[in-house]
Amino acid sequence: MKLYFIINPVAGNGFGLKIWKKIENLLIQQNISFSALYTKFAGHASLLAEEIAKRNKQAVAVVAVGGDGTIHEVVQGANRYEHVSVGYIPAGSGNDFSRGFAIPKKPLQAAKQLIGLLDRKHFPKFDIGLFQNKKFDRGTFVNNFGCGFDAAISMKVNRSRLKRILNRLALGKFVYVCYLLQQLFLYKPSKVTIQIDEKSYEFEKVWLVTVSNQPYYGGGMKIAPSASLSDGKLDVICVHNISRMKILFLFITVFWGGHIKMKEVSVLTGKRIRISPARALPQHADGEFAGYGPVSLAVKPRGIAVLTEDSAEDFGA
Ligand SMILES: Nc1ncnc2c1ncn2[C@@H]1O[C@H](COP(=O)(O)OP(=O)(O)OP(=O)(O)O)[C@@H](O)[C@H]1O
Repeated sequence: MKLYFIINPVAGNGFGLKIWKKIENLLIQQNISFSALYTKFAGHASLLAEEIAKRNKQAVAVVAVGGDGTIHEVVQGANRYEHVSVGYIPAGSGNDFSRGFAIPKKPLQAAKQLIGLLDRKHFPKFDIGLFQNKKFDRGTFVNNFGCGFDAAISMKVNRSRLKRILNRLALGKFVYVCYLLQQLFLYKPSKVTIQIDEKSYEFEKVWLVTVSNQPYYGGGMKIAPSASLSDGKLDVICVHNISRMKILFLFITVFWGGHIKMKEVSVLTGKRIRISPARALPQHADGEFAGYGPVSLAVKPRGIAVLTEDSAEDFGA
C-alpha cells in the first residue's frame, strides 16, 4: 500500500511543521517509503487527497498531519474513492478527530500506531456526514456540523488577528473564550425548523443546532455523548429558549456531557436531516466555515476507512 502524508504546516500555529520533521525522521529510520506533500492554502488538502486518489488505482493511505480542518479536507477529497484509507497525526489546536477515532493525542504515539497498522489489508470503516447547501453541493464532515452561535464564534476566531497573536503566546484557547463572551451579548437567537427523517420539529429562540457523527467537538467538548461512528445515524443537539447566563453554564457542563439533561437542550437522532432557520445562520463543518441558510444533511454509513484500531468502532457509543 502506498503511503502519502499531507502536511498542514500552519496547523497548531506552526506545530504541524515541527511535528512532521520528527515523524519524517521516524519513518526514514524505519525504512518506510512514503511521499510528503505540504498544503499551500486553505482547501488545498482536499485537492491533494483527490489527486492522490485519482493517480493511484491500488490501495493507498492518505494521512493528514494537522488539526481537524486538515483531516476534514482530506476526507472531503478522498471519501468517494473506495481504494483510499485515511490516517491522522494530530498537530492542530483542537484534534477532536483523534478523540473520536481512538487515535493517540500525542503525535509521535499516533505515528507509531499508524506504522504498526501499515501491513494490514483492511481498515475499519466509519460513518461520515454529508451536507448540501448553497455553497456546497456535496460537503462532508467527520466530527460535526453546526449552525448558529458556535459557527458565528468559529467564523470570528478563524478571521481574527487576535488568534495569531495569542497562539504565539500559547494562549490560543483564550481567543475562543473572548469571542464566546462577545457573541453571548451580540448573538440573536432565531426560530428553526428541523426535519429528521419523517418528523418535523419547530424550535423558538434557537442558539445553535449541531449535527454530530462522533461525541467530541470544539477541542474536547462532549456535545453529543451518545453519537456513534458506526450506528448509521447522526445525533442532533438543539439549544433553544435559554438565557444568556445559562449558556455560560452550558459551556461548562458540555465538557462531561452534562448539558443534555438541561430542559433547553433537545437531543434527536436520524439519518436524513433538514435544518431551515428563519434567518440565514452561519454554518461550519468540522470547524471550517461552510455557508449560510437552509441545509440538508445525511449520514453515509461506513463511508470512510480509517487507519486506526478495530476497537475504535465501538468508541463513543
Ligand atoms: N498553507 C496554508 N496556509 C494557510 N492556511 C492553510 C494552509 N494549509 C491549510 N490551511 C488551513 O488552515 C486551517 C487550520 O487547519 P487545522 O484545522 O488543521 O488546524 P488548527 O486550526 O490548528 O486545528 P484544529 O482545527 O484541530 O483546532 C484550515 O482552515 C486549513 O484549510
